[in-house]
Amino acid sequence: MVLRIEDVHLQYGSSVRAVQGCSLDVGEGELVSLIGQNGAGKSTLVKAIMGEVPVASGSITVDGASVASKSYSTIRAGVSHVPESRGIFASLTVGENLRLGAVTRKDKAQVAADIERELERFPILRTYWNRGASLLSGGEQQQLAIARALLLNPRILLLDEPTLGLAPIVVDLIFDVVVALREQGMTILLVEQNAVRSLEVSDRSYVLQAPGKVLGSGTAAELGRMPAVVEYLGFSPAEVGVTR
Ligand SMILES: Nc1ncnc2c1ncn2[C@@H]1O[C@H](COP(=O)(O)OP(=O)(O)OP(=O)(O)O)[C@@H](O)[C@H]1O
Repeated sequence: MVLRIEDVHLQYGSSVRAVQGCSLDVGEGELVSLIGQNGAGKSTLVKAIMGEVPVASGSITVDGASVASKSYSTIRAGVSHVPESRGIFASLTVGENLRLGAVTRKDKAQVAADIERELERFPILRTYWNRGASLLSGGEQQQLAIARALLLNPRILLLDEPTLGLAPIVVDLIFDVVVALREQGMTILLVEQNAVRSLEVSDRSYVLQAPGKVLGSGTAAELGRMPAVVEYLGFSPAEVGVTR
């Protein structure tokens, strides 16, 4: 397993126990989604992977090495995170944001080719290369954020609600990119509220229920046959191809 989360407990201060005993794995080249309602604990778990929330108990490892509570060790382990807030530099241009995405890389000679690869993937970023990032639409900013994360050639890509609030056509584009990345062998953890779409594209999914407990996990077909999961997520099993 590339990413392994074992019996993790996370809390804010002494009273808010946001995640109580969550375990999940992401294997090499797998696209795994983490889905659940508002407040289930998804973002808290992502923050813990990124070392932004301390792990009260349990373990988080990347390639067997603990990354918990130290954001530099997560980044060094090759986790590239696209936060829900996108984290781009609004006052810089698209081109400056992309160059900055690769600033920590040592193989400088390869960076221009990789930026070109991202401009092929997201043509709108070439069109708006010199435009200030703050002037981009939400969907364009999300494309910039993903392109920037990919410039680190990550071991694992962590996407936190990448389609939230975006127009349907952009949602389609983002899902197409995620599927294409997975086909190219990228290991991906996708946090999403769009349950049916996530189930459709993922190899496996984990359904998280407050306070950060796994209600069920498996393929779309397996989850579609779990009544508690279907009721919690509020979808029809037929939507994920389960007919009986
Ligand atoms: N900074 C914080 N301080 C205290 N409690 C918090 C904080 N952030 C989140 N929580 C609480 O932790 C619980 C889990 O929240 P979290 O944001 O992880 O859920 P989520 O599944 O990501 O939801 P959403 O889809 O709305 O982002 C919630 O009860 C929330 O109120």
